[in-house]
Amino acid sequence: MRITAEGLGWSASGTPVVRGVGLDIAPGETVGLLGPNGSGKSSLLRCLAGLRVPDTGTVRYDGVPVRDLSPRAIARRVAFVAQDSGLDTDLRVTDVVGLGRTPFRDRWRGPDAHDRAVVAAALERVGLTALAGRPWQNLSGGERQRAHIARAFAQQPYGLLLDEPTNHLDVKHQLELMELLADADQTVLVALHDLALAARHCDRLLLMHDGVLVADGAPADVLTSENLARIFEVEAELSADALGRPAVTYRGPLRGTVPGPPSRSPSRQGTP
Ligand SMILES: Nc1ncnc2c1ncn2[C@@H]1O[C@H](COP(=O)(O)OP(=O)(O)OP(=O)(O)O)[C@@H](O)[C@H]1O
Repeated sequence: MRITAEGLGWSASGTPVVRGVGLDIAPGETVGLLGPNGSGKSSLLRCLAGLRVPDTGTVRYDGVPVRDLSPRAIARRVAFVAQDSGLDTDLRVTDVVGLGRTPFRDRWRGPDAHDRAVVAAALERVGLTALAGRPWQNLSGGERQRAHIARAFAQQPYGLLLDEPTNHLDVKHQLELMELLADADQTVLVALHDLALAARHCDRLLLMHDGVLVADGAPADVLTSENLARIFEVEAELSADALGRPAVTYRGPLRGTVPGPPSRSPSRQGTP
């Protein structure tokens, strides 16, 4: 499924958070969404997932404006994995993952054999089969994160939008998840703070700063020492790993004034 946006803008309490964003993610592409804290990644993802109504612009799934789709129709196309869902429930893990089947069920019908098979396959994909019967409250942070990802897979979406899904995961599970996303048939947009993971597993990277998309391209074109200085305010050296992907070596935070970002639209007053 192709996910596109043009002229996307969203404000919170009168302050622009997402500003004039245009993007085009091709079917099956795995795209990383990068940017410093507060740059607007989560807000953009929520606009793309139909969870926020943009003030300006249009999001389309395969050319269909999302504003013309019902929540159920959206959920049949796209799954969203939040940064921290804060879910607190008495349900078992398998039931939480089963929530991903909601868009496909009649309100009063319980899960059928097909739903159960889809949920079992989703748990298997994230390596949580052994914990299927455990109470949700007993899970560790990383196990919950993987269960949320299984819930998204159980939704059998055409597009996956994920907000820092590697946050609570140990290194092995970070690598496994990124491999899963890169190999998935779905169109994937994933917000990440780990630039090494992004460089290693994403086909393309989008870089946000102050609500604006300031770079969009191959990892080696987006992860430059200039962008790391201007946008992330760190001193870093870029080299190529054995497979030619960019590898980042941090020297430390930049102190003092750094040049402003290579904005595609006018910067907000007071930005670097
Ligand atoms: N509902 C809201 N009301 C007020 N301000 C908001 C709201 N949602 C987001 N913001 C503000 O918008 C800015 C962007 O937030 P957002 O969560 O989109 O950034 P982010 O890039 O995902 O950040 P992080 O990397 O820290 O998760 C922040 O300054 C945030 O405080």
